[in-house]
Amino acid sequence: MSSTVWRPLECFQEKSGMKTALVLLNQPNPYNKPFLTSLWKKALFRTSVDGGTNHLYDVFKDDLDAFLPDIITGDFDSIQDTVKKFYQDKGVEFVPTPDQDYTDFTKAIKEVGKRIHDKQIDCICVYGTFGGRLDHVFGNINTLFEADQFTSTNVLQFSDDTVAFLLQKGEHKIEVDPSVCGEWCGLIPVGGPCHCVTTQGLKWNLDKGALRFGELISTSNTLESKETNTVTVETDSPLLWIMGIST
Ligand SMILES: Cc1ncc(C[n+]2csc(CCOP(=O)(O)OP(=O)(O)O)c2C)c(N)n1
Ligand SMILES: O=c1ccn([C@@H]2O[C@H](COP(=O)(O)O)[C@@H](O)[C@H]2O)c(=O)[nH]1
Repeated sequence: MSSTVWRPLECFQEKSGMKTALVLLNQPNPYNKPFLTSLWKKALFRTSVDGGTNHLYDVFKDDLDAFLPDIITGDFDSIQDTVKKFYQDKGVEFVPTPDQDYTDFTKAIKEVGKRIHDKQIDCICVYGTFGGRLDHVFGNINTLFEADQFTSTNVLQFSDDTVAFLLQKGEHKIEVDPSVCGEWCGLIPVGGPCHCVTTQGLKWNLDKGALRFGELISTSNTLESKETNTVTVETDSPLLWIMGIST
């Protein structure tokens, strides 16, 4: 049985030993500068995706040269001309991903996967919204399902107040800090029913229980106590872990 340890909070903690890559998505709202700065500083490889580049340009407009991505991917229907020209003039590599059967996010993961496999990256952190257009939200979750076709590196998706990642069949240990992630969490069987789920460390645990839409999905759950620092989940099918964070 596969066993995976997740340390989501280390992705933005400067002193942790975690090695990350960063992918920046487009979103309706401006980027949160302090949150993005901590994700950026930790990352060893940085990608901005199409209109995400506009936000990158806007948020760091006072110090653009210090925040140049390694690559910019996308079908380039959202990046503004001035932004495109700025990064082209700086010599940033543009990687066109025109296929209209995959989202720009999925295609970005494919390009990142090709470029990080020799860098011993522990996880790919994605910064982008869970709000805004609902088709984008589902598309972003679908990318978490597609990602293992393109990379063996775990993918964690962050917005300013949420982290989400896909637990594949097997055992998972999720390291948490109740001062940062005590408010809420959930286990969502997005891809189909999970027939046998066992959890520890939650206020509402499951013991070989089933999760499926139309019956039970785990929302408005929370950590068992202020002392909880690990949640364990064993699942027979892919299951989306979602958790509120306050940084
Ligand atoms: C069945 C089906 N539905 C919809 C599409 C259209 N489609 C899927 S992914 C994609 C590209 C989306 O680009 P992206 O930059 O991720 O999103 P945007 O902001 O342009 O909507 C498109 C057009 C398709 N190819 N097949
Ligand atoms: O409102 C949004 C818009 C976009 N996304 C994600 O960003 C990429 C790139 O989007 P572009 O609009 O082409 O710049 C897209 O694939 C989505 O993953 C989003 O989440 N919300």
